[in-house]
Amino acid sequence: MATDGVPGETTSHDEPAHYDYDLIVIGSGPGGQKAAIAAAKLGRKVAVVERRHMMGGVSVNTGTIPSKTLREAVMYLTGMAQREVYGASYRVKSDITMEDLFARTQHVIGRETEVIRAQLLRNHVDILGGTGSFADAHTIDVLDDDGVRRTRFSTRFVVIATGSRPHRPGTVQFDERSVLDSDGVLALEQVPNSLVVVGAGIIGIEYASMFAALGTRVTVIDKRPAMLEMCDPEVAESLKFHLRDLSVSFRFREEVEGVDSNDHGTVTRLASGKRIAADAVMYSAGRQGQTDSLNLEAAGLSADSRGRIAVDAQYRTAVPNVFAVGDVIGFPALAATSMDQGRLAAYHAFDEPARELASVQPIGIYTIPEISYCGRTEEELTTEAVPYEVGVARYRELARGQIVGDSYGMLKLLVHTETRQLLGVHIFGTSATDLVHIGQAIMACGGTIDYLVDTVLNYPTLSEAYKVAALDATNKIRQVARFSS
Ligand SMILES: Cc1cc2nc3c(=O)[nH]c(=O)nc-3n(C[C@H](O)[C@H](O)[C@H](O)COP(=O)(O)OP(=O)(O)OC[C@H]3O[C@@H](n4cnc5c(N)ncnc54)[C@H](O)[C@@H]3O)c2cc1C
Ligand SMILES: NC(=O)c1ccc[n+]([C@@H]2O[C@H](COP(=O)([O-])OP(=O)(O)OC[C@H]3O[C@@H](n4cnc5c(N)ncnc54)[C@H](O)[C@@H]3O)[C@@H](O)[C@H]2O)c1
Repeated sequence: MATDGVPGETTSHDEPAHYDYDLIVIGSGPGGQKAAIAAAKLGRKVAVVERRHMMGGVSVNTGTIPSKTLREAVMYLTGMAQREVYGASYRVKSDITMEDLFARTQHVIGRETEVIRAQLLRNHVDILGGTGSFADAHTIDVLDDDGVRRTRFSTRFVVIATGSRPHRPGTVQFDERSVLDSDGVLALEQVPNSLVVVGAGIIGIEYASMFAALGTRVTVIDKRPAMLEMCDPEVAESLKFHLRDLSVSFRFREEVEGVDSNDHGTVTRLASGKRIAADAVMYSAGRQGQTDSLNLEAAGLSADSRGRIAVDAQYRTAVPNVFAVGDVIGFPALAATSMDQGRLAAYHAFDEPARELASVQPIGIYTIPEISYCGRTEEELTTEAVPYEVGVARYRELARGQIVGDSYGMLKLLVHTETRQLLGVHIFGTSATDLVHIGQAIMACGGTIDYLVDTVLNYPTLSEAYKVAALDATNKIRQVARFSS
């Protein structure tokens, strides 16, 4: 039974029957939710510890869901996606406020939170409101949200799914008004006229593209030589062209030294001596695992300098009954992967047979326009001396591309010239994050582009891009063969 915590109290953990729970999950983000439900489906007694205002985790409250809903609102209200059809001045609303944008975000967050709560409850998962910490590897203290009452629960297994928060450099004074991180953006009162984005990773570029679409003059600063370095360079270049067209400026190979702010606005100081004035600054310079409140030492665990916990291939930490999943274990730190890690951690804990995740995993970057890819890049294939051909389809040559008004989109297939196996898919443009799954499925099954050539696809669709690109690659491979004979 749950007891009020008594410092120094010891509990016998030899008999599983003595535990309050089979599994306590700390954190209700994608990783925690799926771990809890997977264990509940195995008939285990499960509880999730979460703070009152954070049901659904970073994903639902400050990360994936709000940012993607904001993007949808930006796309709709600015009329961005329809401008090729109705003209460059087309707008659904001319003076878009943060209130307009957040109305939709709050609605979606509210609904998502309720869905998650209902899913947990109907699977008989207890929700323990508050902050969880270890008393020992089998004992979790939950401090309620008012910071008053501490309740102690024993458990056979623990899954740590406490996620991450924005990394804040010590040299910068965040004022939650004009010097912000990606959480703070969601509390902006006005659409800024100008914005400095520090960090050209996924978060930085997603928000840069949203504010640029709203008419904000955006400057992106990064110490690296390019943005989104993990992407196909042609795709990244296409996005950069688009962003430049929306008046985004880029300062690469530049390090931010500090930010000054007053009632008029902000000045970002670069190590090179440059000064950039803007209404607001958003830091998106990486994330930090949320492990400081966990009292990991009591369980015999520790985190690295970025708050991350080391796990093995089964998501088991150095302490055998404690697992960790999601952002708190580091790369790839996506909602998409965290969910499956949670499910698998629960299966491994309870010795349920489980298959490893398929190795081909997609990346979706919700910039405007969006990017998605899976499999290998041209650079990787070149380095490994794998013979490959490129097949390209341009949306402007697809009937559906014309219909939706997307003349810039493209889909690129990387194909092994000898086996004709699909090795990589790189997409830029409308519905890229959905379309990528077709290529992912073919790759996961070891499929060749002949499948795409020989298959009838719906018309007119954007999926047709796969067939066009497959034919393009086939033509090139045939031409090399003909010219070589
Ligand atoms: C702006 C932004 C956009 C993103 N967009 C995408 C995207 O489009 N696609 C994608 O796949 N991923 C995206 N991500 C990443 C995604 O949100 C994370 O990978 C995902 O949320 C990680 O899930 P998690 O299970 O680790 O937990 P999180 O979602 O990080 O949640 C962890 C939870 O643990 C709770 N917690 C922490 N400590 C304790 C404690 N001691 N006691 C109790 N509870 C605690 C926190 O309150 C929090 O609710 C985005 C992230 C950000 C910031
Ligand atoms: N669509 C998606 O799937 C999605 C969306 C958003 C976030 N995420 C997840 O969130 C994670 C974190 O994203 P992020 O963009 O914050 O981090 P990141 O680590 O990917 O990028 C941070 C960037 O900031 C730069 N930087 C750091 N300090 C700097 C300084 N002082 N001056 C100039 N540049 C500096 C770094 O060089 C780096 O390029 C991602 O890796 C991803 O896993 C995913």
